[in-house]
Amino acid sequence: MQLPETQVAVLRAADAQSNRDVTDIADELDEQPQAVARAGFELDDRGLASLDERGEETVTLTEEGERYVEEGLPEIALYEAAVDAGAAENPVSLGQLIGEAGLDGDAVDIALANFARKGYGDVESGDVTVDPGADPADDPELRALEALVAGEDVDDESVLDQLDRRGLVERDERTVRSITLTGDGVTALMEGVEAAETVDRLTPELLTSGEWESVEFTDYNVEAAADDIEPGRKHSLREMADRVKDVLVGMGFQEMRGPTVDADFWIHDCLFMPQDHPARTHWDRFAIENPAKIDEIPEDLVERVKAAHRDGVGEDSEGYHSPWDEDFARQLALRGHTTSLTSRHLAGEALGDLEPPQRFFSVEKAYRNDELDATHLLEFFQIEGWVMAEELSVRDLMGTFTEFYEQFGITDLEFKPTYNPYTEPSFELFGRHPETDELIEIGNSGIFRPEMLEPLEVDCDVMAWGLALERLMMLATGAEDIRDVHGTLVDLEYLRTEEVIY
Ligand SMILES: N[C@@H](Cc1ccccc1)C(=O)O
Repeated sequence: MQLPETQVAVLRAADAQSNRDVTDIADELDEQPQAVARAGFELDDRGLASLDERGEETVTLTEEGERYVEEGLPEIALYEAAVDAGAAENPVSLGQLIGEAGLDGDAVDIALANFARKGYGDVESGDVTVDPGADPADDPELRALEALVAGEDVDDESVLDQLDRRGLVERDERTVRSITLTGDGVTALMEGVEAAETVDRLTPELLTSGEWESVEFTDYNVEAAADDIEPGRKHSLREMADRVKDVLVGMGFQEMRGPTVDADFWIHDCLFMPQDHPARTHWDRFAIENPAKIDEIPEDLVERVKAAHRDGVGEDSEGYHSPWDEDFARQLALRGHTTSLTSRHLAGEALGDLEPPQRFFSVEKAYRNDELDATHLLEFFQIEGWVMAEELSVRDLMGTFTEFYEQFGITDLEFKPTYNPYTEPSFELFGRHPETDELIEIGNSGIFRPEMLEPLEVDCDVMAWGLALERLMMLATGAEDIRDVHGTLVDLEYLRTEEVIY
């Protein structure tokens, strides 16, 4: 009889008298367990072997479980401290025992809950009495933990359940497959089996040579168990960024590029942000030490920006009337917003002078020394954008946002007037979170002031915005904590399975 090579090897390795685990056979043959299992299924189909599957439970200790094996269970520490303090005769104050038992933080609650559950004694209005008949030395939970560490089995289901509930063990089901030779298999081996040349995949070579017509293909078993494969994929946030770019390109925008580390001049001064603005202190920005300063900034632009900061522009405008320091403007930092790209483009520094109409965007990272919470990280993706035209109004701004957010199914935007040194009027943008129903801030926007545009020599209207990609993602997907999506606490399962919905 001719069989594919792996099946022959598995048939020879299998035994008629006893079940052999697939993993043992795989070790012996130096094969992948999946390949042996597949051969086993095929031999089973041919009636030459039988493949059996059984569920097997594995129990492993969690970190907390391991710690208790070393340090003892908190409730036993409490019991022992109580016995030492004479709580078998008279109640002893809980406060005193907690110190003596060396318990703190969560361990106190854990000790109390389990002390009471196990009947080690009573806790009433802050006083502890112990049951002298209790026997913590023989605690079944501790003994089970110790047995597991020693690699022994624990059969007591109720103890395992309890340990599981306490989060001290983790229980996993896995499928164990084993193979036994059948009578037909033994006969086949006695009559002789040899390896047939079979082909398990169609290759370009087989096709071009025409050999595919004569070779024998292995059967493909779609039911055979195989390992889960988790191929690399784009981060969900990156996918969202791509989607935003597509939408903006569809709306007629071009993409801006520019430096992540930039001079304060481009990040702040060109935006008519006073040099003593809070965002410019070391509390808020990530300064660069080496190099600490930018070399090149256009001197004539510096002069115009400086004049605007000091005295304003035109008749109705006031400057800050405070000193303006070029050295301060030259300092480098991680950009706190991507509006630095906008100022570089409007100034003609990026692409030369631009004539209206123009539409530009970027979806790039910005960095702020914020406090970390559900909606803030130290870095985030900003969806920067601006439109240059002869005449623009707030309606144009609102209409653009309505059109943009509609593409993500977000239709209930709210606008709130706000203040930016570089825009007037200015609006914060809010959207409603689909899960929590809370209004969350999703962006900031406005129409650039003459104090910003004149020094950059732009003499038409420009409306602009900075929107947070992460917030858009939260609204579009219902994610409630940005840290589940991005950063060191990220939920890998979410990233592996999250679908980006177009
Ligand atoms: N730079 C602003 C966003 C913005 C850009 C352009 C105009 C108005 C606002 C921010 O980071 O919040």
